[in-house]
Amino acid sequence: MEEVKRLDAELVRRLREFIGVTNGNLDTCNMATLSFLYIYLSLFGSSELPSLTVSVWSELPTAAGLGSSAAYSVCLAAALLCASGAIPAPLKEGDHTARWCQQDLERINSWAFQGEMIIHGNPSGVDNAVGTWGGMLRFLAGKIIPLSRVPLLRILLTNTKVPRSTKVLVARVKDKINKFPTVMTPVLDSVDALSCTCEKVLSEMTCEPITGEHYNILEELIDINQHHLNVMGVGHPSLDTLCRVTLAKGLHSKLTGAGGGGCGITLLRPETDSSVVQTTVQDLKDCGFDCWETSIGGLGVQQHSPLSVKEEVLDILNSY
Ligand SMILES: Nc1ncnc2c1ncn2[C@@H]1O[C@H](COP(=O)(O)OP(=O)(O)O)[C@@H](O)[C@H]1O
Ligand SMILES: C[C@@](O)(CCOP(=O)(O)O)CC(=O)O
Repeated sequence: MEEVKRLDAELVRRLREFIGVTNGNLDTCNMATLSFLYIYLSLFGSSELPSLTVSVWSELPTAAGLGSSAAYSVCLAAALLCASGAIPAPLKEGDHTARWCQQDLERINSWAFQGEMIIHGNPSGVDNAVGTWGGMLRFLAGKIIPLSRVPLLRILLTNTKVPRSTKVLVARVKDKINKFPTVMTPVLDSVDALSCTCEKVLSEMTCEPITGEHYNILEELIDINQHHLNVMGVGHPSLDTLCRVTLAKGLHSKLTGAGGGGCGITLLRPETDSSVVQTTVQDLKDCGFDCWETSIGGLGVQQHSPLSVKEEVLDILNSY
């Protein structure tokens, strides 16, 4: 099957008409339906269309910078590619979970990118790549290289609950680059240099004993990057509050996703005492934010047997 990079504009136009999208591209709920129909018709359209029940349920808050649209698109692409027979179902009898081979993951990623294009407008493809492969990735101009070994990084994940639109924020950054190319290009170059430095530190942390200095560097890079993002116009007072409240406890934070509100992450050091974590979480909750302790670098898309899915989730999925 040909790997697709562009949307079929005519199919999108006809599907928009079919589901009655009237308010442009910003109706992201309808965009999820549109992206389902687009992938379904593209994969099954050449033969008789099968009747399918697709139930979607997610723990991720939507439109908060956690890539919920990519998670949705990746799962949709994997499920529909499997149902169409384009890729095999990897789960063997007795397995609880199973992953696809590299070639199948590339196909899943490519179709998920189509879904992302419908929901986001002009995505880079980084979110769907992370959703497909998991872990940590080097992503440069669409070229994806998963990092082979990565340290476990504990973080606080904070949702400021300030709503924002990825599509609008990405367009705003593009406008700024077009308006001030000589001002913004060095900022983007600096972000690139920062990413390379970060990758080097992460790799050192896997092949030599982790020291406080590794964490000091990561914290400095987090602060620099948060300033870059403010310069690009995707900051928000709620994110400034997050940075200030955590810095008062000696912890460093930056926004995640498209910014403009939504979520931010705070790096926890191995020696960060649990009492400090608890009081920081409480301070952030007192600001009206949601806050969880988690780690970076989960697995990518998997096929699950019903036995590996929590009962309450199965009940929800079976209730549709
Ligand atoms: N569980 C889900 N079911 C249906 N659509 C979803 C689901 N999760 C995400 N989406 C789609 O993704 C959109 C949110 O994407 P976006 O605004 O880019 O935010 P983010 O990707 O940062 O969470 C939703 O409006 C919807 O179109
Ligand atoms: C900001 C960006 O990197 C990801 C957006 O992620 P989210 O939808 O805010 O989770 C945009 C992109 O890569 O296309």
